[in-house]
Amino acid sequence: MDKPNIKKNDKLELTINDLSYEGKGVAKVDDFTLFVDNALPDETVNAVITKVGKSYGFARTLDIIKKSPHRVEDVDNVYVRTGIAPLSHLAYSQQLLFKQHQIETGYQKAHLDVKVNETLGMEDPFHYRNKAQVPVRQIDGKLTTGFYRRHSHELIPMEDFLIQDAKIDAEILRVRDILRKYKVKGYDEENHKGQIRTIMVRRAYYTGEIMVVLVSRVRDISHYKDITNEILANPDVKSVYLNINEKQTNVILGKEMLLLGGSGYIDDEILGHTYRISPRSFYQVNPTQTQRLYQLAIDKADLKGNETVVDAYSGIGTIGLSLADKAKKVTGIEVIKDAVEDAKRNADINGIKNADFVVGKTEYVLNDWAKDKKKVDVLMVDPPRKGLAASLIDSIHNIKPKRIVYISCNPATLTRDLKALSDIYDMTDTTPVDMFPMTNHIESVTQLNLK
Ligand SMILES: C[S@@+](CC[C@H](N)C(=O)[O-])C[C@H]1O[C@@H](n2cnc3c(N)ncnc32)[C@H](O)[C@@H]1O
Repeated sequence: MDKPNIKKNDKLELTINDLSYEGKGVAKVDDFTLFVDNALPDETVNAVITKVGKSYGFARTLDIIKKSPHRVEDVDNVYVRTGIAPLSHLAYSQQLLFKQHQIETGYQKAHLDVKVNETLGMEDPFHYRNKAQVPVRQIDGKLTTGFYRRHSHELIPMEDFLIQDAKIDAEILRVRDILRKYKVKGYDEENHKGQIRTIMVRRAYYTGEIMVVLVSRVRDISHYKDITNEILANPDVKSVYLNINEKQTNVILGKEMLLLGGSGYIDDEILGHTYRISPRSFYQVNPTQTQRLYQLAIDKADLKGNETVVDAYSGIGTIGLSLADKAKKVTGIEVIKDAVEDAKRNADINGIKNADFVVGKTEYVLNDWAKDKKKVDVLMVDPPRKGLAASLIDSIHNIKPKRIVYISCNPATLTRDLKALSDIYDMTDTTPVDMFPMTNHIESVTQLNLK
């Protein structure tokens, strides 16, 4: 493909014919692809080129000549610009179609004949997140909370985060004001100075319990006892932590987590079971959709009560414990030791006796099981974005569970893995579940049956 004669800062009229997996408009100049911020399919826009690479480039919309009927007009541009809600300018019904089509297109390209059902969306697709990690900076002499402009570390001050639980947004402002009162400084990233880098708040949807984690560059925060007491003055706040992250890094949490006050955890409920959540636990961020996701996964497991089930990538045990009453035995496999301890405690709290949890990488543990000729009837997998390791695919070929339920957060690796399993499994269908409205993230559930 020849690169057309365009360069940075050129202004062009572009016709948008698709939406990329990142939610950017796709336009062609001759055969050269441009990804255009804030542009939707069927729109014509005036845009400025922001970057030209070897095989594709980027542009930013300056004004819209022809608007899509699916454009949401009253969305505050700041959510698109900060990347908090990069699809918020697209009507929600179209977001759901976009997610379904993204998976369908991937399957078609891979010649995978699997039906993709309609995306299960939310009735109210805003203010759903039960966890916030809000960057903190010192701006005009004041500790300020907000979010980064997309692809940068420039903080845009913000009070309503659109997709976070409104009570979390309110708690962030309350904590911000307490820190201001005691003259605590926001982080200065450029000079690696200042104090608070991030405020993390988790709120349990069913119990309303709140956890606050102050991530600090330094250990010494003067008046930390008064600050803790004032944060705990909200009776919903059950735990306050200080996390120390001294490094110049984009990683949010540092190694050290000091409990400043409260119990150290919060409790929440999913499908009638109670879960104890620690500051580092992986816990699904959309509580109402999590129940739909898990219920669908359990339905797809189609358990009769006598099966041996493996819950691979089990986190704090939520999937395995949700289906334990329908199986003979459940074993969770999870690489993070603390999460496995949480999962074991969660089994105890809920009086579940037929579930155990092991620390390890799924690919290693199941490789050992394959060698030992251990039987698995149903395998639930819920891997991170990189999907299943090649060696796990080999072990699955040896163990041959009669059914697999694949929960995926990345259509690309899902497609790759289904393809690699399609020699011995039939795939009935994939159902996207919208866990992340207003964003381009795509979660789905697929059932695989041994041929
Ligand atoms: C998408 S989360 C799912 C957690 C859980 N199923 C849930 O719904 O909350 C993926 C989990 O896999 C864990 N993990 C990542 N790589 C792993 C591996 N190779 N083997 C086992 N667990 C892994 C992560 O620590 C994380 O808890």
